[in-house]
Amino acid sequence: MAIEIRNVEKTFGAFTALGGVSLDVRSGELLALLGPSGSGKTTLLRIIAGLDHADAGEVSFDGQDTRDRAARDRKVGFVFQHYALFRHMTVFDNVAFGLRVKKKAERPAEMDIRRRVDQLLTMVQLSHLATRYPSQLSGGQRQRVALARALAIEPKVLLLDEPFGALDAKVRKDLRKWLRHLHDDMHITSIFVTHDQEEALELADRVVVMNHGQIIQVGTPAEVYDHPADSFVFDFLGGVNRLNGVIEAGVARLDGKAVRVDGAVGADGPAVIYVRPHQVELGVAPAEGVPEGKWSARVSSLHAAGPVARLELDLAGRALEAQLSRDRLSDLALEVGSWCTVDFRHARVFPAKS
Ligand SMILES: Nc1ncnc2c1ncn2[C@@H]1O[C@H](COP(=O)(O)OP(=O)(O)OP(=O)(O)O)[C@@H](O)[C@H]1O
Repeated sequence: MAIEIRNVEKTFGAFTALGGVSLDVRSGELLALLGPSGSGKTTLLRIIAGLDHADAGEVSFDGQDTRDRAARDRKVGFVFQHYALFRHMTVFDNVAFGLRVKKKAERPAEMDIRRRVDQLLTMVQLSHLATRYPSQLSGGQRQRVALARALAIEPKVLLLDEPFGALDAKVRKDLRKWLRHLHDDMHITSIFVTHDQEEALELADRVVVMNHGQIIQVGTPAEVYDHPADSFVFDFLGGVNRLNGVIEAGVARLDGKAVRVDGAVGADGPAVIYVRPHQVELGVAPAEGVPEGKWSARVSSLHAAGPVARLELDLAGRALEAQLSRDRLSDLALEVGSWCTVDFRHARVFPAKS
């Protein structure tokens, strides 16, 4: 099921929660709505679900306007962070619920319901817990039950609002991988809301970055990470150094030296140079001076657990984070207090905010 969202607006009193949002969700894709708290992600999801109405604009499913279709007729499955399971029902009965409450004409026979629930519980790897109650499950298991329950009605669209928000980091990571596999098997058009950039980048086919009720950028994880549309997206996707520099005669400069930047440089004046830590290139400091076109920095801290080493450097009084492989670190023989040269493989520049 493809979803077309056209100029959707929503206000709450004087507050604009969505200011004219348009988006095409492709059939079978796993899409992340990513943005800070209050950016309008949940509001958009609720409008797609039919739980809320837009003040203006349209949402169509496969070209058909949904305005007159109630939530229950949209073939949408939901999983919400706080969408509690029915406490008095077993895991099995929770999953069966959506099928048992169907209108009589559409309701499958009890035997078919049982078969379907068994299949779903196998899929979410919870068959052995079918007779337990929600209070006897871990948080991760509960979310898997919630997902099985959402899938029971064979939705055409699956909507997930911070589905793993309340879980600890390890369980979150496991469930993420698991959801990705599940989606690859089932190919249900799925939209999930998150404010966790790592979750969006790792899990989604495409990421929609939102801020202040607007869509700022839509792209694959690599596109939004490597080519952020603006400084907000660059910042929000995390792991960025912001270095105060200047643009002079169309050239970005840091401490007087020219910085090669991707994309437009912009007008002359104060500017912020954005560099991801893995785009910082370190070199061995020469015995004297600093090589042409490079900067000099001193290692202030070093974390080298795992395959990647993270360094914090002091670049003329500014903190600069760098990331490099452990192998490269040992080639450079850097330690806390060492001097090194610094260059930037990729940098972007945006005007300094006044
Ligand atoms: N029913 C409502 N009445 C008034 N204001 C609302 C209502 N629902 C949402 N808002 C406001 O609209 C804005 C967008 O809310 P929304 O829940 O869509 O944000 P979000 O991006 O999902 O944030 P979060 O990550 O915190 O859930 C917020 O400022 C919120 O306070």
